[in-house]
Order: sequence, then C-alpha cells, then structure tokens
Amino acid sequence: MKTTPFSLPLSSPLATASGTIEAREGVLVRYDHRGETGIGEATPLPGWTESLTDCRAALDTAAAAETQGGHTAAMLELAADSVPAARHGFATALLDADARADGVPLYRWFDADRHCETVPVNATVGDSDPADTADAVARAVDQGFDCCKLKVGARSVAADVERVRAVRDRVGDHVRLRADANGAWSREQATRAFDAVADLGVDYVEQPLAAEDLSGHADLRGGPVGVALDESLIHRRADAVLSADAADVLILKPMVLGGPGNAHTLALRAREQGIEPVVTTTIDGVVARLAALHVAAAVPDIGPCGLTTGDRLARDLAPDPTTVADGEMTVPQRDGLGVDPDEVTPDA
Ligand SMILES: O=C(O)CCC(=O)c1ccccc1C(=O)O
Ligand SMILES: [Mg+2]
Repeated sequence: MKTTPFSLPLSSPLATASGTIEAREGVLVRYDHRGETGIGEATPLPGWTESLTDCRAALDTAAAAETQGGHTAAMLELAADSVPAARHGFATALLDADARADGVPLYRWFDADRHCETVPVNATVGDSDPADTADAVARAVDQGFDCCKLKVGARSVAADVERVRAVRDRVGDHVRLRADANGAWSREQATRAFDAVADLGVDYVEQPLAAEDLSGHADLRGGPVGVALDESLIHRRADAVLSADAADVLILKPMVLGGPGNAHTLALRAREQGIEPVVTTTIDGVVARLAALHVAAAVPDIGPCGLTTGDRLARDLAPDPTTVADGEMTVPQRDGLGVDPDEVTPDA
C-alpha cells in the first residue's frame, strides 16, 4: 500500500450552517491487488469523519498490517465507525483493483446485471442573500440542471424562507428544490420552516434538526416536505435511523460511511424499507467522487445525487472523466473507477 498526502483548495468555497468549507486535505491510496493497481482516496472532514491526523495514523497502521496479513489484515485495522475516511481510502483502492481485475466498471462489480450510462445530479448552492441565491440557481438551470439543493440554516428561518421564495419566483415551478439545514434548527424553528415552505415545492429538507434527534425528525414527517437524514448517519447510526421511522430520504456519503461498499449496502437496505437513497460526497477529489458516482449508478432508478462539486476545486487529483448535461452525469464505462492510475498526481 502506498499513501500520498494531498491538499485541494476550493476555488468556490461552500457556505453552510455549520461553517464554510474552504479546502480538502487527504491521502491518496494506491494498492496492487490481483495484478492491478487500485486507487483510493481518504479525505476526512472533521465533524463528519476522523481528523486528518487520525486518518493518516490509521492508514499507516493498516499499511503495516498489510505487509503481514495482506488486505484482510489491513481492513481489520480500519473501523468504519472510528476511521471511516481511512477505511474509504483503502476500500476504494481494493474495489478499483477488483473491478479492473474482473474487467467491469465499479458499478457493475456491485451489480453485474446493470447497465447505467448516466446518473441524475443536483446543483449545490451555498448560503448567500436571496438575490445571489436566485442568481446561482438560475445559472444552474441555464446549465441544464432541473434539481437544485440550497444550503439553509445559516440565517433566520424567515430569511431562509425569503431565499427559497426568491428562487422559486425566479426559476418557476419546473425545477425541483431541496434544502439542507445541516442540523441548525430547533424543533420549533424546523416546524416553522416546514410550514412556510410547504407551498414552495421543496421536496425535502436535509437534517433540519440535530443528528441525535431522531424522534424530532420522525415528528416532522408526513407533510408535503420530506425529511432527509445525513449527519444522523455519522458513526454508523444507520440501524437506529432505519428503525426510528425518522426519514423519507437517506443521504449517503461513502466517505462518512466507511467506503463505497458500505454506502451501496445501506442504499439497498433503505430502498427495502421505502426510504429513498441519495448519494453525495463531502466535496472530495475526483477519485472519491467517482467512487460515489459508481455507488449511485449501481442503484436502479436513483434520483438526483449531490455529485457535482468537482468544479468547486481549484485543482484536482486527476482529470475528471465525467461530463454533466441536462442534469445527468456520465458514468465512466472503463474498468474500475474510470481513472487512469498514471494520470493521478496528488501534487501535495
Ligand atoms: O449534497 C450535495 O449536493 C453536495 C454535498 C454537500 O452538501 C455537503 C458537502 C460537504 C459536507 C456536507 C455536505 C452535506 O450534504 O451536508
Ligand atoms: Mg447534508
């Protein structure tokens, strides 16, 4: 296992209720397995995953274990609840090599019967005043997006409702809207917000309440605005979330869940319970974005996913093989993730 640190500044930072994301630092993982070189990415986001220090330490421990006991020993050092980003890095490299060895794109390694050319995607719009928010959504619609996610919760409920109304007034009824409060609201604020946007066509709000408040989220369900849980899945709380009847939608971030395989499994479990999975990233480099894209591509009839954050990065780990048009992202059909190991340049 070879690990290389990297740092990716964002050219357009994302303002959210829990702070602005300005840069992403992580570790690129290379692993030779079954005659192929697999690539993985560990990009921790403190608050969501372990710290960068803990991520690097876990990968060092896993690399040492690997020299003795191979990939099984390495995986045993990488617990999804404590070092999910490190586990994601190694697990992705292993999956990339496996899919290459089997001669299939990664999504078909998850489901050999599937063929998927594109995955629907949403545009992601950060916090800003009503006019700028409406401008950003209008630009996305001009680019062909028909689903847009707005960050909310960084200002008062009344101010956020004004933003949503400004967007709806600007782009008309045909654009699907979602909001993401990143856990910023009290129960009282969330109830007010849900009532106020009920006639503005908001499909769902991500994480209106704190991560732990599953019963509060359950109580918010049942109206025209759905409840999506994201932060509630941190630290492997999927079982609690699924049994609490607290969500219409689950937001699945492979980096937070300990790898693409865990995210895929949880997507299928959610579906079985009538909960819609949506795959997104923590604003990652191209390797992890591709891993998330393949997870989404492996799930039949998946709705728009939050995968179009690549253009926020000032530089990337490798050329991005995907294109986005008419709200759909192309899925690479090459073996594995679709990134050429020779073209990966972490440029730390
Ligand atoms: O889902 C999207 O559209 C983009 C990803 C996103 O919003 C995000 C990015 C980094 C960290 C947290 C989140 C989030 O969904 O809360
Ligand atoms: Mg979210």
